[in-house]
Amino acid sequence: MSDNDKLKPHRDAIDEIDATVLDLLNRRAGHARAIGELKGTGVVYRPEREAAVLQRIQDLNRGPLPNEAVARLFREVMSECLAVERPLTITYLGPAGTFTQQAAIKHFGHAAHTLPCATIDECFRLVEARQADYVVAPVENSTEGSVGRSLDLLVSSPLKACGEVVLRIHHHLLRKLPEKDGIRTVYAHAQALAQCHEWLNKNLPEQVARISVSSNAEAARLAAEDSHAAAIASQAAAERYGLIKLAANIEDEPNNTTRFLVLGHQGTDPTGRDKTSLIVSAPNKAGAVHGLLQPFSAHGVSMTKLESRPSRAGLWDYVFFIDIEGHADDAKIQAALQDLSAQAAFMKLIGSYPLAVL
Ligand SMILES: O=C(O)C(=O)C[C@]1(C(=O)O)C=C[C@@H](O)C=C1
Repeated sequence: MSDNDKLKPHRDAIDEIDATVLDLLNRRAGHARAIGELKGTGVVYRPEREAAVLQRIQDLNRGPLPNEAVARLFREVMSECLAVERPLTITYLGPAGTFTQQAAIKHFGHAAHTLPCATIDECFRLVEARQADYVVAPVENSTEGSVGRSLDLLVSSPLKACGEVVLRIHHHLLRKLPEKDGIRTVYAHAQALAQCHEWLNKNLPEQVARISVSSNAEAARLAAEDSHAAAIASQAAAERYGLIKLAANIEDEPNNTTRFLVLGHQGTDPTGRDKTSLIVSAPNKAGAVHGLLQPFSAHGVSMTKLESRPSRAGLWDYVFFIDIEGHADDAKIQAALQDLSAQAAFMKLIGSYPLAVL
């Protein structure tokens, strides 16, 4: 029997299965359309339901596809179903090809329309003015620390957090030509240069100039225009500007991740696997900071993040960005927040949202 003869029964089976999968996908989309009609002009995106769908799919999965793969596939299926209800517009700090765009697509799937903005302020403003549906904003990087502008905007913006995205950051050396010889300049965002410092020292000659630019996508754009240049940038930027990957994953710290918040106008219902973000500031008196933390331990609430930043209101005042496990509707969190509001000079709930599933 020839190889083709051996393949045929499997390919026939795949053809039959594909027809069934297609039919089922369209039936699913039909239900999404009906749900969209019931929602009317209300909010179509339901993060708590999406998290539950993705979690359930992974619990049901018996392989051979890995859980991560089935979750990614169903992420795209839901993205297309949501677009049948109403397509979403998501703002992010541009240009196209940045890690923030990658985070937006990871969270909302490819059917969402991602809209690049020149500043994080503009991303927030468009959503506040309801000219876009959600903003995806970077809040912290595992090696570089917090993103100050995003945190400052969280203090003043009326938007609520309804999701989080955790993105593994991989940097690649990209070029128009398929070899390292003849590179005179490497363009990259300052953070990427810092995160790949050791690799650059070991792998590129000393005389190659390292030039920092406004984003990794801009670095890729410049490298696409100059055959003596290379860029350190993401896979998405490589694809967008048609560059060849000369070296993959060149970051010095292999667990380099960035965390983003998804913000819009809606709150979310509890899923049982949630996180709550809030901002507080302490009154200017001895022991005040201890007083801010005490309600969480008293009510058995786990804190996953505590970050301080100088407040813009007063010279020596600090605001604290706190993440806790659980939803603001949970009884013990309600009790902790009630105690906290009695202690804090200022308190603002940024929102409760499902833990990132993907
Ligand atoms: O269950 C809903 O509310 C839907 O709109 C359906 C659906 C889905 O495709 O499963 C689509 C979008 C929502 O964000 C959540 C889930």
